[in-house]
Amino acid sequence: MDIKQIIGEIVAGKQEVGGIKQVYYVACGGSYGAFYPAKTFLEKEARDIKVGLYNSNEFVHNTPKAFGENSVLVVASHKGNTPETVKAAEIGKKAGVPVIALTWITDSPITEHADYVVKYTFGEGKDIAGEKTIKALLTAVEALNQTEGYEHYNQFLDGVAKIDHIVKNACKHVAKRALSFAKNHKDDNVIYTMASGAGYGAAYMESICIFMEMQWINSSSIHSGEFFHGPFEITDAEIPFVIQISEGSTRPLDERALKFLNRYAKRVEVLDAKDLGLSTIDNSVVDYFNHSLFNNVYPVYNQALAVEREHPLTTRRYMWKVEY
Ligand SMILES: N[C@@H]1[C@@H](O)[C@H](O)[C@@H](COP(=O)(O)O)O[C@@H]1O
Repeated sequence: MDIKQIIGEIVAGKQEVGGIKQVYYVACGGSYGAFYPAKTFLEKEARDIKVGLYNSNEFVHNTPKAFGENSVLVVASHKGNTPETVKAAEIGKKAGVPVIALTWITDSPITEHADYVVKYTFGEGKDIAGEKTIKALLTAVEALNQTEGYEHYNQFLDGVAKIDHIVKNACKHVAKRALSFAKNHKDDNVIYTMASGAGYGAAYMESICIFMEMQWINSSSIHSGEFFHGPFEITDAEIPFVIQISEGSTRPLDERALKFLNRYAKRVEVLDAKDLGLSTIDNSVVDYFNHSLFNNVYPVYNQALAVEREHPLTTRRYMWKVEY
């Protein structure tokens, strides 16, 4: 069953109780970040459907009161065995809420508590349009289109058709820059990321999953709008930033932050969605594709950084090794 059909079945099943009123996205780490575009999509485009994005353990211990007969739960776990995400799915299943599980391993523990299991593309040469982020976005787009209606549905599907080509070109485009970034940052013990809008999740993932988890470099993902309300005080010629300049409605926030950095900082890596070719996607939907672009351009940098630092991206000291 594809996502359109899954949502169709859920919508039909809820007809007598008043339809879908809330969609909850629940996951951890990289899987949590991948839900960011779906969350921002429903927040902005839906009039009646409410959306929640939760870390799994927060959802388990702080389950929203509205979670019930009008809800849909979408969980994601790459390996399908993160205990708190499995628990969240179990809570959904027990409550009779339809559970959609996005996972790479389709016979993993999480699938025992899922009504629908969706596999996504992953790894070298993957189709970007089939990734977890786009699958999650499609659950949001279909939920909206099949209830309230979504006027830019066709433009959105056109964006999905274009994203793979855009991302693959962008990765080639940054290859050289990524090598010099790696050389210039190999001894840094802090690198900040900055972003806004639907693409913010990519900056969050780069900070927590790559710089902190996989490279043991201090980091924080700063929201471009929040930059001026605290974080900008740490700006100087030495502190490195990677800033995403998004395409779409929150671009002015990123440009404002970049203008400041250009004046007071010296070590700024600019990833501009316009330069990277995202503008061929229609303006009405382009916001929601920033994440797929940035999140897939970062790995070019990450591979180069790992080589230069002689710190493989697979190295961990605690994750999956000790009890936590
Ligand atoms: N960096 C990893 C992520 O890549 C992973 O997504 C997450 C949860 O794992 P899973 O998606 O398997 O539940 O753990 C860490 O944060």
